[in-house]
Amino acid sequence: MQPIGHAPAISSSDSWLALSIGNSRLHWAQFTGNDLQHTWNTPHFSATDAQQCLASLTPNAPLYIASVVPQQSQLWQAYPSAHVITLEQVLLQGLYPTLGIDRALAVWGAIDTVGSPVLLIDAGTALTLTGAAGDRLVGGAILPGLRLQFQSLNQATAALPDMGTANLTVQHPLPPRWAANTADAIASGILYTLLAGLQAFVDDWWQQFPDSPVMLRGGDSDRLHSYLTAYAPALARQITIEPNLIFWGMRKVRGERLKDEG
Ligand SMILES: Nc1ncnc2c1ncn2[C@@H]1O[C@H](COP(=O)(O)OP(=O)(O)OP(=O)(O)O)[C@@H](O)[C@H]1O
Ligand SMILES: CC(C)(CO)[C@@H](O)C(=O)NCCC(=O)O
Ligand SMILES: [K+]
Repeated sequence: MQPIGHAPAISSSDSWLALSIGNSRLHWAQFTGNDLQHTWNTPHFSATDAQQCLASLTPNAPLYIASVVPQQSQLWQAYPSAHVITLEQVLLQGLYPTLGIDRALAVWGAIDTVGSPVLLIDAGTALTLTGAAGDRLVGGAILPGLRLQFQSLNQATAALPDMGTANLTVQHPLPPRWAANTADAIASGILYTLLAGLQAFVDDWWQQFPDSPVMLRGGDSDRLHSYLTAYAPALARQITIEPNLIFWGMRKVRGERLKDEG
């Protein structure tokens, strides 16, 4: 296995790594100062693989970690220059103690990118909505992500097949709503319900914050955006995909930390 994906050798003294630990996989970025050089994903690591990977890093290149998977963060904390980001480092008001650090960082990163108010849709393992206005979290919602919705039907029933999401192609993005076979019926139920729900959330957000930008990130963002384009083209045009929002949030955390250190 590739120890740390394809991370280039850390050379500049201003280089640092960002690691966002999600429920499905690890998301990495290499920065020089404030400039993002390179991003890549890897699977979750075993303790042995993590040790090997850490040994390959330059000892004093900072590694900023944002994790929603406690067991995985423990593995990486062994690195001498690891810095595990906590909610206290996200300078937004109204964060509740169990809020996912990924949501907090991504919405902070979104504010940094397009200003506030902003609504963030994260289409990952879980699908989350997170809204902020001014420097305050407004709130949000959590539901099973796209792949998880298909998987859960398969796992909890005898007759429903594992559809995955791979066979739902971008060319034929939406099944007939009134489906006449099992595969289409599952896809119809999940997709039309999800899309109607997202539309309702965004409409409600716009009632409160007219013209607020809406941003989309996460492993399913391209697929979800293509479904939205077929389902509600005017809405889809208002939504911007930005894969790096968590990294922008981590960059802000680092910036504040350097300021504090003078
Ligand atoms: N190579 C891949 N591995 C896993 N999931 C993938 C991959 N490519 C696309 N996906 C899709 O991405 C979704 C998971 O998103 P993502 O990788 O952002 O999740 P994550 O690692 O749990 O991060 P987050 O914590 O942000 O949800 C799944 O629903 C899946 O359909
Ligand atoms: C919802 C997930 C799993 C999305 O990655 C993560 O943000 C998390 O574990 N959140 C904790 C619960 C909350 O955000 O309210
Ligand atoms: K859990």
